[in-house]
Amino acid sequence: MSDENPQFNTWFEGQNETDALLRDAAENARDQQDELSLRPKYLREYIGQKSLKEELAVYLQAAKMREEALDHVLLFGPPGLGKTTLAMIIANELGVHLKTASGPAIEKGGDLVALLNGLEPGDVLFIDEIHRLPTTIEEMLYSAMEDYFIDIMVGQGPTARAVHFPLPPFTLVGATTRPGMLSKPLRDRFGIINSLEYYQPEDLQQIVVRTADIFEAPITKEGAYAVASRSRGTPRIANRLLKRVRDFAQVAGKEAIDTDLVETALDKLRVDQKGLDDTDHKLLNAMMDFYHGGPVGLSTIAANIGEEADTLESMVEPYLLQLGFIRRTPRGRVVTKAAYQHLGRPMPQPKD
Ligand SMILES: Nc1ncnc2c1ncn2[C@@H]1O[C@H](COP(=O)(O)OP(=O)(O)OP(=O)(O)O)[C@@H](O)[C@H]1O
Ligand SMILES: [Mg+2]
Repeated sequence: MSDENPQFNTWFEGQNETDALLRDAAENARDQQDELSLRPKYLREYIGQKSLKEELAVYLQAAKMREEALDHVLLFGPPGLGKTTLAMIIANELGVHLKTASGPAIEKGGDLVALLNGLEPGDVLFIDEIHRLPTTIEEMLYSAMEDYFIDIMVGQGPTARAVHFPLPPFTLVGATTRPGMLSKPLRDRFGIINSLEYYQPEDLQQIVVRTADIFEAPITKEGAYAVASRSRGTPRIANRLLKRVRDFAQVAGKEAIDTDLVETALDKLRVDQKGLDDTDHKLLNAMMDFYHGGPVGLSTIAANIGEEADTLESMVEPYLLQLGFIRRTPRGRVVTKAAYQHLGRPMPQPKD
């Protein structure tokens, strides 16, 4: 439909011409607003992650029955799978306050004291990106987590003295996309450690239907599945793609979002059948074109395609690994046969 619709095409080209920076800023602000309204508030509204949810429900109920603080919780997994959402749900389910902070933002002992000060018994402190906490802060957290106190040094030189801060029992919820970067002593102080997995398309389909409902944007079941199957197993991406598809539907004057529209829109946005975008394609093609499919180090590929190695490792590579499109070997990353097939490229002949 879209290609014959001049109004649609003009709109699409106009989109490309708009100042990208301004658009990004506006979009980020809107995305943040939307995230607030889209986040499920209670465990029963949280879709998928069945075993994690069942486990958590038991711990939450037990903590409530004993009227004790829930044990400290560590959540890890790729971006956008619902770690922050779960932290909020934990506080809601317990009926306690939630304080949130981000690892790199807690720079000094005083920042930590300010955060912990004012916690009431049973409250939840959420620290996002906990692998990026400065070491000194991490060490102060040990006693806070284990024995509910912190000692900090006040003053300097001969007048310096340790001040002892007792804390109420509280729950630390830590989230990280890089569990390997967490020190062992910190990891050991979490009683509940859980990973979030990529979502099955059926679960993402439910999430898309729920989001469409909140946006009052009619969508067919199949249409929701089509969005889900190109969303890299990730709710945040599913919600984002749905928003873009909704724009296409509006401009094309469609009543309901159906599979046809989803496919046309996502093709235009260059999100392929498996949910791979330009960055994934650039990465795979560079590995094939310049390194014979690997093995090649991640930082070499990153430099080659002008991306940060860190971004590739935490945001791009996990899904390609999950799809089985690349493999990690001691000598670097290797592209698999499945990736060649997906891109419709012939496998190279083995080097002699
Ligand atoms: N199980 C779920 N059911 C419904 N919506 C979900 C679910 N999980 C996540 N979402 C939606 O996906 C979005 C991203 O989730 P969230 O911010 O919790 O991810 P995250 O794991 O904290 O990501 P990051 O690592 O980038 O901080 C949220 O807006 C939320 O509405
Ligand atoms: Mg988060």
